[in-house]
Amino acid sequence: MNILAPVRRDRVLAELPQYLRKEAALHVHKDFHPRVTCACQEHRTGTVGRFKISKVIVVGDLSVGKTCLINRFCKDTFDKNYKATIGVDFEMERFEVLGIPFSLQLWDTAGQERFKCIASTYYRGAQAIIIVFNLNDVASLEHTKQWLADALKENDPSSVLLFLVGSKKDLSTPAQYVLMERDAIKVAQEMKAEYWAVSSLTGENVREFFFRVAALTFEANVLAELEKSGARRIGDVVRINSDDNNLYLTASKKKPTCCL
Ligand SMILES: Nc1nc2c(ncn2[C@@H]2O[C@H](COP(=O)(O)OP(=O)(O)OP(=O)(O)O)[C@@H](O)[C@H]2O)c(=O)[nH]1
Repeated sequence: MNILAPVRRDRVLAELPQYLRKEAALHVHKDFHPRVTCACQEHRTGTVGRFKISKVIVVGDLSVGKTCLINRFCKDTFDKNYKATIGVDFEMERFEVLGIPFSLQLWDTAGQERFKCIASTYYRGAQAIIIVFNLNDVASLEHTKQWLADALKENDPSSVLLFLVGSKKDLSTPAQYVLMERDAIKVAQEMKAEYWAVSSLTGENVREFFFRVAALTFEANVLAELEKSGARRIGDVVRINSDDNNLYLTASKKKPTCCL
């Protein structure tokens, strides 16, 4: 029995959302990985779409706008009054990606030093880390390296997706923004993170950013699931004994399978 409400129509992704800046993107492919598209068409996404909820943690200095960013996307609200996050909070967001239901659990963590030790106990098991800094505060950009290091202590650096997000874009003049973006792109490249700039006040790039997070997390999950199930592609060589015989996978006439 399906007890969940249908996914909202404005949370449906039929295409891969694009990066903001090519030089600081996690990848620059125009479409989802062909194996992912194919697996979705054939409903072979394993636990993705059934039980899996992907955890995303949002970290960064106090008052950079982490709570506002999540609230703008999840509730379409903005509060100009600052209320510190104590420990952690989370929101669930449901998507449909290439016809497959997919959920993100967005963990909002406290930036204040005195709550940091509570918040850091929730870092474990993240599939994506969003490190937020204020585009109008260079120190908050410098601190992102430490936030990342702390978050990575609890996670596998080889599999987690990283996003570096500059907030409060509405408060920057175009000239200030250009300078800050140049520095932020350098930091993003060093971290191997994807760079975004947003405003939770105006909503600029907020939806685009979270759609990109959902899409890339989904893609990574499906690829990991295919890997786990030993999926092979047409053309892969399957060794059937140690001497000389190789068996090549080919598309069957009955079923146009593009990955097995
Ligand atoms: N102008 C402007 N103000 C923003 C924006 N985002 C957040 N703010 C303001 O910045 C302040 C801090 O925002 P929060 O979202 O609470 O910051 P936080 O990072 O969650 O703070 P902690 O919970 O202490 O870690 C609030 O007064 C917000 O109204 C934005 O995009 N533009």
